[in-house]
Amino acid sequence: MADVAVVFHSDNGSTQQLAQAVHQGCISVGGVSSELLQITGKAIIEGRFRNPELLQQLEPAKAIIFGSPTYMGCVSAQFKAFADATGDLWEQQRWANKIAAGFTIGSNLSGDQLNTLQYLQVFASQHGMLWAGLDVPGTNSPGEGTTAMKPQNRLGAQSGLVAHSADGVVHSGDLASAVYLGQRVARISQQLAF
Ligand SMILES: Cc1cc2nc3c(=O)[nH]c(=O)nc-3n(C[C@H](O)[C@H](O)[C@H](O)COP(=O)(O)O)c2cc1C
Repeated sequence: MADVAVVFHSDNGSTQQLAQAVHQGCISVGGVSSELLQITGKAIIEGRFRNPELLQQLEPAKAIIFGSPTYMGCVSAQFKAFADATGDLWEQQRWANKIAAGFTIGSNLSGDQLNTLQYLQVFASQHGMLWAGLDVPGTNSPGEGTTAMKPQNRLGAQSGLVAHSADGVVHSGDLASAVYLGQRVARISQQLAF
């Protein structure tokens, strides 16, 4: 049982690197626990996500941070199968008032990653969750958002973390922003979650 759950899908490891950085950010905040939960294709049988244990692990969390690679301009099929499996929880609004946030990565600089974040935001809203974006201006605001406390939001999205990697190596600025996102959600969950 953890305060924050970071639930993600990753095939080739770049989303996983971001998830680990988000997790590190969460546990760097005193008194906050975090766990990493990975969605795998093995849990999908005839198109349906069948891992009730993972869903149960999300139940006590005050905050859930969702991560998916951008596939064809949205979340991966594996992530969507997980999302579809939360229908019973949605019906009962079991996640209502939990804090939510999201991150994604794509191999193109502008590879429609924003649509992935927007999907995650809609998904969280369907569950009655409270969405936390990034309070970091993009790098087109020199000097702002680039303090020791707040790393650059390299690609400038503020509804969550958008990252980019052409070769599987995740940019240090994206990893720093992932740590910051985890810290932000951890702090918000300490103050707001009920
Ligand atoms: C089926 C498929 C669709 C993809 N679609 C997009 C896309 O729409 N935009 C983009 O920027 N990258 C796209 N990519 C690239 C992945 O998002 C990128 O390689 C990402 O880092 C993979 O994450 P992972 O290493 O966690 O598996 C796609 C990759 C695959 C396999």
